[in-house]
Amino acid sequence: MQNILDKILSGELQLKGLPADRLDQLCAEIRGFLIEHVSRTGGHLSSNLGTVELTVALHRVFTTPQDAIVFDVGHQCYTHKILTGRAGRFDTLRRAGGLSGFPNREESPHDAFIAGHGNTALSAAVGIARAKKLKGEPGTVVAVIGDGAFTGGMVYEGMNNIDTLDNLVVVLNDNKMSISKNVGSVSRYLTSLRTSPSYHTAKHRTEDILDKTPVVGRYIKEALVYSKSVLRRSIYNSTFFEEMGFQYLGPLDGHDLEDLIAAFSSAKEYDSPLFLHIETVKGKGFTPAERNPAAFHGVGAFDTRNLPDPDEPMNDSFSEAMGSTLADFADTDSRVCAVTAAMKYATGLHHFSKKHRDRFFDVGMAEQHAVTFAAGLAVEGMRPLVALYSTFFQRSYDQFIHDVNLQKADVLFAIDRAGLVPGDGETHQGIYDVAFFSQFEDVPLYAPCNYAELRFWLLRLLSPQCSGPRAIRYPKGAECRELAALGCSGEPFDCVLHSGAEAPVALVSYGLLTREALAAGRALTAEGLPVDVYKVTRLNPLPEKLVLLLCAYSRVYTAEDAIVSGSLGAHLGLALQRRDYAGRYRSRGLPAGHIDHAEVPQLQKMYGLDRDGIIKWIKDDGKRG
Ligand SMILES: Cc1ncc(C[n+]2csc(CCOP(=O)(O)OP(=O)(O)O)c2C)c(N)n1
Ligand SMILES: CC(=O)[C@@H](O)[C@H](O)COP(=O)(O)O
Ligand SMILES: [Mg+2]
Repeated sequence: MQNILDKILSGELQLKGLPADRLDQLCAEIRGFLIEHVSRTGGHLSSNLGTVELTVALHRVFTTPQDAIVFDVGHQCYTHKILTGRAGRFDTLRRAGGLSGFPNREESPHDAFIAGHGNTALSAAVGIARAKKLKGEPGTVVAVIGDGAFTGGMVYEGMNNIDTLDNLVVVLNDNKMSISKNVGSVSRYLTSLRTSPSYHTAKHRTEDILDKTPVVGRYIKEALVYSKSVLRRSIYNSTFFEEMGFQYLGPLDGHDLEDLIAAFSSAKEYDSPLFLHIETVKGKGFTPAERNPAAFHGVGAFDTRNLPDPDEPMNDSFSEAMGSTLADFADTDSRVCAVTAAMKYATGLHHFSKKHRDRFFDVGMAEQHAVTFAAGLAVEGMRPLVALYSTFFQRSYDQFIHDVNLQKADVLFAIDRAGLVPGDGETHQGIYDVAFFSQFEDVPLYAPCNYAELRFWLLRLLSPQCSGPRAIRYPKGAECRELAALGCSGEPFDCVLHSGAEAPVALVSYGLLTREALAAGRALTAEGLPVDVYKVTRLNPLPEKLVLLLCAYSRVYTAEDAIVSGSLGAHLGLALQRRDYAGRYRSRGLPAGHIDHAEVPQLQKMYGLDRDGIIKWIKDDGKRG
């Protein structure tokens, strides 16, 4: 039969009623769909290719939304979206107004829980399962969690709370990969479960015995293998998960639909939480992604017939500039260490890992641990840099406050993907870090707008003259020509556009938005409203000299791609007030909370932070007198 997927999507065929021997074909068609669409739109490819059979089996057995599937991180939910009525919107994936790349309750009732950040699925699933019990509602709750996410502490906090929830199933999708190779003791433990000779010998010996016993048919054999019988417990080693209160099944081949469906079907029969350990291949079915799953983890649009060379050096980016500068500096100071939470390549720390292997630490997907671990290094005299995406730094705010800042531990934070980010959307916007760090007047926070500034301030912050908690934030991607041309003055702020007049208006910005501010300032000045544009590089503490200068303007505006509350604008407003500034002061930033997925220039436009938006804002405000 051809085009089973089309028939399922049109309603002509039902997944639950499809003959079992058609399921492999369906999975092949879904893979084709994923490759075709993600190569056009960009998105998370490898993880989705690896979870096709898993998701088909889940939807074959369970019925959402009565049953709930909670995806951890959620970057692997594309097949779920296809099977729950959203295939037709895949051309809009991660685009403005289009399909989100993650589960989202506002997008579909079939999405049980929001995701984007890792390690949350088990806690969420325990909550949902508990609520179902309290309300007397039917339905199984399935948490789908990758082995990478299993390196994060929240998974264990959730596990500590499963009690005897018989409506809870945890699927551990073990592909030995986080974004790059998975790391640490948990990862090694999972490998030991898969490869332990005693485990396999015991398993195969049992199955051999059962196979050779004529009276024992497939179903009785399954019952024995899958049940919590004394026989099984005595033959199989007890796993950590069993000790935690789960019934443990596995490891199963996560691409074998028959096994998956049998296991999920049996899940309904258990009177305690079930843990299903499956092995999958990240990138399954697309040879380049199977060979190099990390390169296809999150991709931009690509040409399937003319793939980029995965061994080519990565694009130039702020992350690369940070990583290579740090790696070189560490040649001169043996106390410098680098810490990443499962983002070695994306943060540019791979340079450091190659040069200084013993001082490089990938702690897994565990930002909270990363920060406190770094504080531990620091109190012993090491000088760690922790590179985190702004959005994931949120995870470790208390660790920053309690473990780093209270004892002034010598930890430098490299805050990557700061500001607006493209594609990933509301879960990944890097908009809170300015407010977070600027609560502490003595914590320097720098926001370079180009590589020259990044290198200069990074080296300054690494130098022995600087110590204690300190941070540098920079956006995703490469510097732009206009801002590169500004070079680096080495000053905490610069006036980058002198209107030449007795300027009535000052416009203040930083980082990437300096480009929009400059363009707006030039246009307004050309139209006869002279504007001086200031670029701030040290956001915290606010340069006092800047405040004094701004007091001379009749109107002061700040524009930034961070939340308004606690932002540079908020602090500047207070500082001006303290100086009895009598002019007009306005600040513009981003709302806390939902910010859609779109390209960065589109988002800037949506929030009035692009050139035209800033021009209109200043003009309209002027009209108000
Ligand atoms: C708290 C947090 N830290 C880091 C990330 C970035 N991240 C996204 S996916 C991923 C790896 C996930 O590995 P795994 O759970 O095994 O899923 P796989 O991609 O292998 O299917 C990481 C580190 C994140 N989303 N959330
Ligand atoms: C799902 C997730 O959290 C990451 O895969 C993230 O999407 C990566 O973002 P970058 O592509 O900016 O590295
Ligand atoms: Mg994995």
